[in-house]
Amino acid sequence: MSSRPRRPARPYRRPRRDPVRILAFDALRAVDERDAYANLVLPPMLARARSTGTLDARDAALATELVYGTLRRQGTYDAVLAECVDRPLREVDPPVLDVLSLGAHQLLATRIPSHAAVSATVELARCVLGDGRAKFVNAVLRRVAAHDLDGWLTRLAPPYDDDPERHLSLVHAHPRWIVAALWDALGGGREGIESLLAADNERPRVTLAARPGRSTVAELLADGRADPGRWSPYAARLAEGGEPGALDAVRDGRAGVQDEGSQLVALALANAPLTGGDTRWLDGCAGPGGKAALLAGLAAERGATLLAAEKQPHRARLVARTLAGNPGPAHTVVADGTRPAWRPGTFDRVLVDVPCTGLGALRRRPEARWRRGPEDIDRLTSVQRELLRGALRAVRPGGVVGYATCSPHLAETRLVVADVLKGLTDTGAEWVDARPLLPGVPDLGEGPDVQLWPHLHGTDAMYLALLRRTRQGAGGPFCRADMLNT
Ligand SMILES: C[S@@+](CC[C@H](N)C(=O)[O-])C[C@H]1O[C@@H](n2cnc3c(N)ncnc32)[C@H](O)[C@@H]1O
Repeated sequence: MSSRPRRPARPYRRPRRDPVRILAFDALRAVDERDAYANLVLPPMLARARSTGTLDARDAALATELVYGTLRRQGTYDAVLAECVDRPLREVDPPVLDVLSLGAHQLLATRIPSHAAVSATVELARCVLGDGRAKFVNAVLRRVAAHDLDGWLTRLAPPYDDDPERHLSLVHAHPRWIVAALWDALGGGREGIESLLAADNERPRVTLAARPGRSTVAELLADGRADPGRWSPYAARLAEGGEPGALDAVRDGRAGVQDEGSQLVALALANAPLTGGDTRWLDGCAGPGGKAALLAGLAAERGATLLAAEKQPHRARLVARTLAGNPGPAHTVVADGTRPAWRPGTFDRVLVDVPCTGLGALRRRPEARWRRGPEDIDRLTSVQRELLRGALRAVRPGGVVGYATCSPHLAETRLVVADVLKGLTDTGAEWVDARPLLPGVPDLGEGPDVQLWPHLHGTDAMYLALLRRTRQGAGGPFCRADMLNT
């Protein structure tokens, strides 16, 4: 009996190694496995790949876009993938899920043609997962490719009028609790919150600060790689794709990467009106030292000294490195601002830029929105209140405290300040209107505190409350918690 002729087996072909996608996958694994931050792990990986000639500048830009884009829209891609995988996503191995998300991002949010996105991702899967799991990846991505992003969102997101928060959460890839918190803080209708969420999904240009007495904006602009900042007289914005390390001033530590919102907060505290002496300044939460560097330079120009305190020793070392070379005296100490090592009433100006959820810096930390949860708020706000109380004790009567957060969440901003002011017993405090201390910056709200926004100011969503210490304790005439509608 003659048997049917067998189709000749296809010769085995080795997978094609694409260094861009392999690097993007490695970065996603580091973020996933080690809880690393993409903005910290990716630059050294790219620098190594550039120095060995594995990637050129265009490849590096593509790898960056793949990593940031995949992380930023993770929640939306998970919702799409959940429709395309025949088991709960939590049962899919994390490395497989990373490859699938990378593929979904290329299919749904880049100009890479669908067939190229699928085949490049399947080749990646063959390299990093093996041929068996690559078949699974292929099958899932073919289902993802059945619709474009709008098509998927129409299927998955409820109409805006039925459930505005869930709608915005899927369309703009923010967890629902963050949509709700940002909306509470911003107020207004659909247009404002949509602009804010869209701005959170844009990568901001890198902003530099020329450290006073060490560098100037003119120096940063000199070789045409940067434009002047919009609001801060110390700011310069690098051109798209610009490398901060390419500038001598940054390499020498005479200028640093610093969002303009962060610069405005430090400048407002430095320029707040005071009566009496003005020689002792404290940054009570200084690590890694961006605001401390600006404050130390300004303090030096005015014959004042900055003490930069930081609880974490490794972060205090970063502060000390940043302050080395300051034109005037600046000291760094490891200290807990809730149990301070200095006598009450020591300082004329105190900044507390407290640890927070970081919901104001989502543009720069693509994975942060998926890592935080509403359960973080209670823990953080109790430290925030303690740090503000400590700052009010540290400043002398007549001196000024700046309470800053890189989060607009009301529980971390106005509610902390109002709560602390209500409960003061050993000190009193009055509000200082912060708005005139950010000259030329529009849309600062009704005051006396200020809230910056990415979509309105192009900055991180920094919050600043300025308080002047008075002699009176709780209930004194200047304890004006009532100035806020909280
Ligand atoms: C938002 S960051 C400050 C950023 C800094 N001002 C800058 O511009 O570079 C908050 C810092 O406060 C520190 N920190 C947290 N709890 C603290 C405490 N109890 N006392 C002092 N520092 C604390 C954190 O380690 C972190 O470095």
